[in-house]
Amino acid sequence: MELRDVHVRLPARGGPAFRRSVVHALTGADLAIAPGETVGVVGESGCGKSTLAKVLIGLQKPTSGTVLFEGSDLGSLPRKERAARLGASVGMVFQDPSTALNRRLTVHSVLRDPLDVHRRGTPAERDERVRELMALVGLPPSAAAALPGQLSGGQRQRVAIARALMLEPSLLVADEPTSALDVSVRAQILNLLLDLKDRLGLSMVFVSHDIQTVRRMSDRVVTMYLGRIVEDVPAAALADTRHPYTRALLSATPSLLDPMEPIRLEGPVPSAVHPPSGCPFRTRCWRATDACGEAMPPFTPASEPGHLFRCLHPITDTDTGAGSAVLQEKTP
Ligand SMILES: Nc1ncnc2c1ncn2[C@@H]1O[C@H](COP(=O)(O)OP(=O)(O)OP(=O)(O)O)[C@@H](O)[C@H]1O
Repeated sequence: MELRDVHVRLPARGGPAFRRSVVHALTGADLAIAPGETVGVVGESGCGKSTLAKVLIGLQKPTSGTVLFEGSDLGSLPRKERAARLGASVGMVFQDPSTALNRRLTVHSVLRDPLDVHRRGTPAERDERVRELMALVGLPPSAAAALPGQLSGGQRQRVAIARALMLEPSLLVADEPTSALDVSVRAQILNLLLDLKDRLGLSMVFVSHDIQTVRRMSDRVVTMYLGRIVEDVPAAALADTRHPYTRALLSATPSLLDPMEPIRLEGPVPSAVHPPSGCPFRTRCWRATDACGEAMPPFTPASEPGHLFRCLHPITDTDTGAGSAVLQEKTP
């Protein structure tokens, strides 16, 4: 899957003051997901993570830009064909399994539904596939007759994952798949996703606001800020982030891998209706200069292969060990 310069602009929600205003939900997104790769997407609430996920599964049509999937330009396909193509090849796991699953259908019916809709196999083969997928995600056969409301949150998310895999997709998009779950079952669901990805050779896009979870789950981490991708870094090189925003996110959830002083970002996230000129992060960035307001910097390669960032004043090697050095540079 590849996005090239994808923009999504939506009519703003809100009172009369927002009439005819436009939200810049996604601005110039460039992203390629290779077969078998997991790309993690991280950023604060409202930065466009879900919009990006919806573009990937075809739920959100880009305002402009190109979406390529397995070599074809999806924009050039008629709507029905596009939906059929993505519906079978891209699976989606949503944040809250309680609302994502039809409460009136048994687990067996929920799981068989995609096979019925896409007319896959004979009725007996469909039932067999349901049993197979339930076993794969660790659900007991007895759960087949249950309604989603009779299951625990973790079991419901297992059902949602099984449903997303029913049509053997090559790409799984998981949007905050554990944030509605109890802390005790989060690790089980994350481990299940990692296991399934390996066993089935899936590509995965894993969306979360928690950078440490994203780091654990992903081969690459993409940081978003106010509708823009600002950094794309191999997970193993995350400690060497060059973008101040990724650095601030990392410092907010310290880990033993890279202990650092917390960086407190000042001021609110600007409105996506009126994003700042140039780099959108400049209004909260302690390294920003007037030049940052002129234009969004292009992607710049860092020393690690595959590491790209968009910043005029990137974190340098001498900054990376100590967050306090970064803080001391803060200017009003
Ligand atoms: N249907 C919509 N109509 C208008 N604006 C929208 C709509 N959906 C999202 N937005 C706006 O688009 C921007 C990006 O939203 P999006 O949901 O993609 O962000 P997010 O990073 O996934 O946030 P969260 O983590 O809170 O879900 C936000 O400013 C949001 O308010």
